[in-house]
Amino acid sequence: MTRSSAPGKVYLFGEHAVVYGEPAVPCAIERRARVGVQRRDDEKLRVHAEDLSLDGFTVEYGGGADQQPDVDVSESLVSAAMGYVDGAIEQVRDVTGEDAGFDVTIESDIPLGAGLGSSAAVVVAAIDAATRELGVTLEPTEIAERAFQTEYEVQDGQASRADTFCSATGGAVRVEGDDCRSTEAPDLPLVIGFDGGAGDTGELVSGVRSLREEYTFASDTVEAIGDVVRNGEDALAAGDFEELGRLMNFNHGLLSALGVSSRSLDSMVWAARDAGAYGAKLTGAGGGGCIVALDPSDETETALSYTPGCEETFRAELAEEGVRRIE
Ligand SMILES: Nc1ncnc2c1ncn2[C@@H]1O[C@H](COP(=O)(O)OP(=O)(O)O)[C@@H](O)[C@H]1O
Ligand SMILES: C[C@@](O)(CCOP(=O)(O)O)CC(=O)O
Ligand SMILES: [Mg+2]
Repeated sequence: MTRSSAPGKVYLFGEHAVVYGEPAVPCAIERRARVGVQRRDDEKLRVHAEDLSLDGFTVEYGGGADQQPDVDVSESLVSAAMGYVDGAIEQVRDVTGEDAGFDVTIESDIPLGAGLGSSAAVVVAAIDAATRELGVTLEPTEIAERAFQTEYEVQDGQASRADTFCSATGGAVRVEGDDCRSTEAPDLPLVIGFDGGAGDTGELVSGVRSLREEYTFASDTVEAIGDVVRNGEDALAAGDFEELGRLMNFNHGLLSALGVSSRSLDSMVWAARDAGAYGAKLTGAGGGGCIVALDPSDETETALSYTPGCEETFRAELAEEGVRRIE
């Protein structure tokens, strides 16, 4: 059995707009997905995903449209579950040239579909573990590129390189189109609020795409997010938390205008601001899930713990390290 882990992330700035070539700055956090991979004697793929539903489930199937898995959970849950892992294994077969089968076990500290990049972390860790299981070691940047291809396919051609590059390399990163690089970040006092829900990344990205096609002011909004990000980069380099917070607030407003916030995300954002956070915004695709706030004091966490609609709040530490092997 070969095991790897990879971190989730928050977006300081730039989600959604990054899909259309604007820059974004995500930041890896110490919440990880761990994937264990064991080669099989046949070409089947068997996936055990503890966290996918309350009880977890195991599916075994041969792959291909005619061989649907025989399990007692809804088909949409299974296809959502299998899409990313299937795609990751396809990439591994492509790199190694071997039609290998695997037993895959996934455990994760990252809530699903909540904007903390669980999909990217699972795909990155799976590609690393499965290639190493076959004796091939890839550089983090190649894992990032392969993981991006997987997200791109599963999300119907609508994905940026931001999540997968950030998860593979760790730290804070800057992504603009296919230009992906690490960037310096001070120690950021990040507080997360989680509403216990999830958003559908593909649907939310499609919604923004339609708005952009319909209204010039919606495509202007996407460009305005790019301007916020460029200002945010200067604030990050200067370690100016007040300016970072102000820009995070602005970024949230623009995302809200694009229709990807929700009542609970807005409540958590306002609770954080009222508690004295420098700033707060939703992170990731939105629709439900998580917000990220900047607050070195305990006030935001305390306020969020009393906010209706907030199910969990925690401090997020920057993950310096991206994908890594588990001995
Ligand atoms: N622990 C896990 N086990 C299996 N699949 C997972 C796990 N965590 C995430 N995934 C996959 O990632 C998908 C969620 O990704 P996405 O909608 O992009 O949200 P996010 O990346 O913000 O968490 C899930 O539907 C599932 O396919
Ligand atoms: C909305 C988007 O910018 C980020 C999605 O992040 P997440 O999967 O919700 O963590 C999409 C993308 O960049 O591929
Ligand atoms: Mg995702």
